[in-house]
Amino acid sequence: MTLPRFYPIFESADWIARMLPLGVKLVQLRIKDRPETETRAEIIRARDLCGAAGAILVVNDYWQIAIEEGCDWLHLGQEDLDSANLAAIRAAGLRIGVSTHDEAELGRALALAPDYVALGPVWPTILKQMKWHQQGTAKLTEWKARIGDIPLIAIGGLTTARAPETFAAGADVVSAVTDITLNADPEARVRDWLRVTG
Ligand SMILES: Cc1ncc(COP(=O)(O)OP(=O)(O)O)c(N)n1
Ligand SMILES: Cc1nc(C(=O)O)sc1CCOP(=O)(O)O
Ligand SMILES: [Mg+2]
Repeated sequence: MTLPRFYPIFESADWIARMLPLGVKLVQLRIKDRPETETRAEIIRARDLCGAAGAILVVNDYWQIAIEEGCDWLHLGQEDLDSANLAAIRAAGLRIGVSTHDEAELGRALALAPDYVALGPVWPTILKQMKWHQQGTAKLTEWKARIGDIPLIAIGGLTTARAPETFAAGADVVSAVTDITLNADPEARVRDWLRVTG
């Protein structure tokens, strides 16, 4: 499967509504620490916005809501996998992307036949505390050799300037959060991303 090469991540449907008109075709809704009713409403709105724009919406974490609301894609981290019902997710026809950070996690992910594999943090990230500081681009090359045709997502500390070397190392898709959301002009930054990944 070929995925769009640019994969921004946002915390609300409002952000997604702002960015879809610019041409974003693959986007993750990553909601943390909000009540379930609000989270569900955000997922429904993001699903409908992406459907109308012909974009892929990836729902982070909330696999039950994603099933119930007829979403198409999920992103699950290793801790999410501990509690997710993979059989129910697959029976609902959802595609899954899985986070990986080391060999053991990659092995666990591959056993699930994921629709993409994410490796991070390629560079240091300020979004969240992680036990991995910086994986480096050589690990992307190693991961790509291991996963073959499965799309490889690079995440963590990505900037537009780092995109070319990230692709050169083997990533199929580049994902970014704060490079966009903390930018003084997020729309201009997304246009830059679409240019460097187009
Ligand atoms: C594309 C992508 N890669 C990695 C993650 C991280 O997932 P996870 O480890 O479950 O952490 P949270 O994002 O849930 O805090 C991701 N969301 N997307
Ligand atoms: C959500 C997330 N997951 C990561 C992983 O390595 O699994 S790194 C990360 C944060 C990415 O944000 P930014 O682009 O601002 O660095
Ligand atoms: Mg998660």
